[in-house]
Amino acid sequence: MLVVSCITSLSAFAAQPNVVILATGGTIAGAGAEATNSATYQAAKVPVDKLIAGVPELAKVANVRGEQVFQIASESFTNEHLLTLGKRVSALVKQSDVDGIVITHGTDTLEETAYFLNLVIKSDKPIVLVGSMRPGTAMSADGMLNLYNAVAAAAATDARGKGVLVAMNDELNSGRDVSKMINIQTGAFKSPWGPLGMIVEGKNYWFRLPAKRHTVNSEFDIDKISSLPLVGVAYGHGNVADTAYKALAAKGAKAIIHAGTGNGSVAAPVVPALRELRGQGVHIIRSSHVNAGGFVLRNAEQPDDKYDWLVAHDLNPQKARILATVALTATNDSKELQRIFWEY
Ligand SMILES: NC(=O)CC[C@H](N)C(=O)O
Repeated sequence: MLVVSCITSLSAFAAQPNVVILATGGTIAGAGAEATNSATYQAAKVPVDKLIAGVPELAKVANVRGEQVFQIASESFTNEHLLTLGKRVSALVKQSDVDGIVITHGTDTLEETAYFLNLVIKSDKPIVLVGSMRPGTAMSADGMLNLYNAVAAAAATDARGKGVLVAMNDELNSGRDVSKMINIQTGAFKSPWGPLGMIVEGKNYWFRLPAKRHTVNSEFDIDKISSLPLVGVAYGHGNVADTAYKALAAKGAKAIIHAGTGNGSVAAPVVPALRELRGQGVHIIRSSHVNAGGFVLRNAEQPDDKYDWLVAHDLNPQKARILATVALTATNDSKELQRIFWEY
């Protein structure tokens, strides 16, 4: 009887999908002093094996193993971190014994990493990013369920081919669209165009598909990228000066994302400096920092054709930085760059 049940559970183990959890830090690996510390705690403390051991239910949806890629707060992610993580994901998705990838990540720049991977990983296997808004030591910690949902989503064949996903607060959002909208509350991640689906009790429910190019249909490939250029972001506001734009260019920025007011509008005193920088070869990319998601069109507010500037369309400034960084590895031509901003 014992032998039979062992064989049954072994074959059940073998039949399950294989999911690798790449841990990078963040609040999902955070720890605070008291259960009441939902906002005051240290991120990036708990190692991946302990995270996995904390959710025994993961074993019911997948054969899970973990790798500690970094142990950092995500605001400290650099282009080098993106390259290292991207290359590891790319190597893993090529393995026949890997069915899906989960990446645990701090929430501050999770949307940037998700979009980066969405652009450069050539695979239709599910890649799901997950974080939490409260550390595991807090009351009503959200990390356990988020991690369970992320693993279940990554284990499911129906999650294939939908681009890189973000599993937070029972929603499955596109890594392209999703953004952290508030720095407390568990429902912090929203897409301006809505989630792709929901995950409830370990099952995915899909409602829509991404229209923009991603992963297998992307022209970018992490395996062919060895370094990423510097792209900076400068913030538009009342009483603004051109100081930040000039400083970024002086540091060697190949493009500057204008995190503009409204429709990516540019204050009159800043326009001459941006025209001058474009003359020196720096790309000027107008985006919007409006809260619910911008929508910047060419030649609205500013004559982009005349100045040879670009628009980021609906990408927020931090996502525009990611796309510009990746696109500049392939071209420096402004028409090509604008095409890329429409297509991705
Ligand atoms: N909720 C979080 O994950 C934020 C913690 C930290 N600032 C980070 O992004 O890693």
